[in-house]
Amino acid sequence: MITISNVKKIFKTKDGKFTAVDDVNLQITEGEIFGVIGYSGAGKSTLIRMLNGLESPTSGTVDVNGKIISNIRGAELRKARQKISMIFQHFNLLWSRTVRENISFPLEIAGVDKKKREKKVDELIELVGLNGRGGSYPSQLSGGQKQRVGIARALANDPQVLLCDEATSALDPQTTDSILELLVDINKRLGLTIVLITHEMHVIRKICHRIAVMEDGRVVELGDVLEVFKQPKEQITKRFVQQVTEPEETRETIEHLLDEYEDGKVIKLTFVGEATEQPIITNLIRSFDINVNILQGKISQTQNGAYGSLFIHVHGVQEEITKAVDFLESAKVGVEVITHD
Ligand SMILES: Nc1ncnc2c1ncn2[C@@H]1O[C@H](COP(=O)(O)OP(=O)(O)OP(=O)(O)O)[C@@H](O)[C@H]1O
Repeated sequence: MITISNVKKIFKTKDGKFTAVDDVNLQITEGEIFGVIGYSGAGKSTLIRMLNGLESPTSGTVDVNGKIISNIRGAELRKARQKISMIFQHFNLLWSRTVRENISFPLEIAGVDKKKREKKVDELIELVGLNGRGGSYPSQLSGGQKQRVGIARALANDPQVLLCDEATSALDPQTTDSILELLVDINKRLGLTIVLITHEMHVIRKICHRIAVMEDGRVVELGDVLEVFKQPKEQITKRFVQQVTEPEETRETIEHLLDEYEDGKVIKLTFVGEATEQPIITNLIRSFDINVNILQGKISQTQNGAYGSLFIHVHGVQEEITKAVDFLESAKVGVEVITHD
């Protein structure tokens, strides 16, 4: 569906040349929700803008559905863009137009006649859950509703690809979740391929099937979301995964416990798929002469299945603790003995 091959983007600045995207290769499959995560300046926006020709690569090619976007210009590019639409962090709505008129705008540009436009706008308003708000102006809507208008407008010309540029970053957590659920719904109902960029792992966990991690213009890690949660390889990926699995207060609790109990061990267990349903802690307590304190536990759902993490503190005689750790390692769970940072 989308093939990015050896893509580089070098900007000329006053201080010389700056490589924003550095030799990126990616393949995104039809119907997939693909997330690109990275900190500010990693090159995410530049990369996603090359997918619809808002930027062109300095070298390499971007192929979307058989069209080399990086080679086409003018009317041909405008036509291709109708099938590769985009939503934005700050919505980019037309403030002097109503909801209906905003959604209708791309249809007017595409030369669709009035009757068909009206019908399509009705369908889109229904699809994004804005019934009764068609006559409102953007200034009369909440952030979540504005993004729903952005999504409806982006879907007007029946695109094959939807690009999301930090589409939920300006929204509160609850509204973020409702917009993410809408994107999953659209992906399933319309079979739309979605490429999103974000700096929040929560967004990736909630809706993406696969993820690429970007750092300094390069893709440093790539994989299925669940696999990346289970076994992040790069340091930067581990930090992103911790955003979801180890909130700040957990770290503080653990540091406190490491100080408090010099004997025993603090262990982080990670569970994926069927392991989330096993009574591992019961078996652990029954099989070994140890005490177990549960510090924090969480199960998170991803699009590919469940992922759980559990922090425990075990204490008892050293020999029993060693046997207990061996037992955990032989079960289908990830085991990490935590030490001071
Ligand atoms: N037109 C431009 N001219 C010069 N440098 C640019 C230009 N556009 C982007 N850059 C630089 O390229 C780097 C990558 O920018 P980009 O916006 O792609 O990163 P990002 O990961 O999307 O970060 P953010 O979330 O902050 O936008 C940054 O250092 C930025 O300053």
